[in-house]
Amino acid sequence: MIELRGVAHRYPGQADEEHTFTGVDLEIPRHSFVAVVGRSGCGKSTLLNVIAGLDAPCAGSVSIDGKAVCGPPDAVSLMFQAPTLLPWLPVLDNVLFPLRIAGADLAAGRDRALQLLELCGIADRARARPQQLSGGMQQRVALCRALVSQPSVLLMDEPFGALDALTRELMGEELLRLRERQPQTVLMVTHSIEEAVLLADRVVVMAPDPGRIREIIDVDLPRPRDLAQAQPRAVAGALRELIFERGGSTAHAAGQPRVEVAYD
Ligand SMILES: Nc1ncnc2c1ncn2[C@@H]1O[C@H](COP(=O)(O)OP(=O)(O)OP(=O)(O)O)[C@@H](O)[C@H]1O
Repeated sequence: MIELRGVAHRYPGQADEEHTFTGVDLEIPRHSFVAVVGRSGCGKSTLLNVIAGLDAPCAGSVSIDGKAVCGPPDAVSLMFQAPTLLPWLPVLDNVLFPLRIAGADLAAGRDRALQLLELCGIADRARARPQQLSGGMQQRVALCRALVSQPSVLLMDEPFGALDALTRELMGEELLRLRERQPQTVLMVTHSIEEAVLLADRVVVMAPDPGRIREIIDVDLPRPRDLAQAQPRAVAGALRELIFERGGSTAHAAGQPRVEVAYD
C-alpha cells in the first residue's frame, strides 16, 4: 500500500506560506488502480514525483509497503508522456535496459520482455529501432520497459497523452490486460476524465491554489466499461463537476473516498 500523511510540497523560490500542494492524505491499496485528475497546475505531476522519490516533500510522510520513501524505491517503475527510448538500441534492448542497469538476469528478462512485446502486439518489431515505430508502438515499448522488472508499483504521468484517441483507448485496454497477468499498484496522472473512468478503481480529484485533494471517488463498476452506458457517464459527470468546482465542496482531508456516485 502507498500511504501519504499530511504531505506538502514547495518548490525552491516559493515563499514559506506558498505550497505546490498541501495537506495531502492518501491511501492507495495494493494492486489498485488509482487515477489523479485536476486542473492544470494543481500539482498532479509533482505529487507523482514525490511518491516516486524524485522530489522531496517539505512536510508529511510518504511510504510504500511501510517503508518511508526517501529516493527512488526499487519496486517502482515510471512512465511518462514521452517514450524516451534510446534510439541506438533495438526495441528488445530498450525493454531490457532497466534490467541491464540493475545487473539482473538477462536470460529470464529476455523471455519476459518478448512475452510483454507479444502481449502488446509488437513482438515482430523486437529488432527494429525506435524511430522505425509509430508513436503508439513506441509508447507500447515504453510500457513493456516499465513492466519488465515486474515492479509492484507503476507510476504513470499522462502516459498516453501524446497518442491519438483511438490508440489511447487501446493502450488503456492493453494496460488492463497486462495487469491481469502481472498485477501491480498503478497511480496514473491523466488529463482525461474518460480515461480515469474507464481504467481506475479510484479517482483522486485535485484542486489548485493551493494544490490539494478535493475529493476521492471510488469507481465501483465492472470492466470492460463503456462510456456510452449510464453508470460510467454518471461518474464522468460527477468528476467534471468536482474538477470545475461546481459542487461547492472544500478540501478533502481523510485519505479515503468520500463521494458516493448514484449509479442509477
Ligand atoms: N521546477 C519547478 N519550479 C518551480 N515551480 C514549478 C516547477 N515545476 C512545477 N512548478 C509549479 O508547480 C505547480 C504544479 O505543477 P505540476 O506540474 O505538478 O502541476 P500539474 O497539475 O501536473 O499540471 P499540468 O496538468 O499542467 O501538467 C505549477 O504552478 C507549476 O508552475
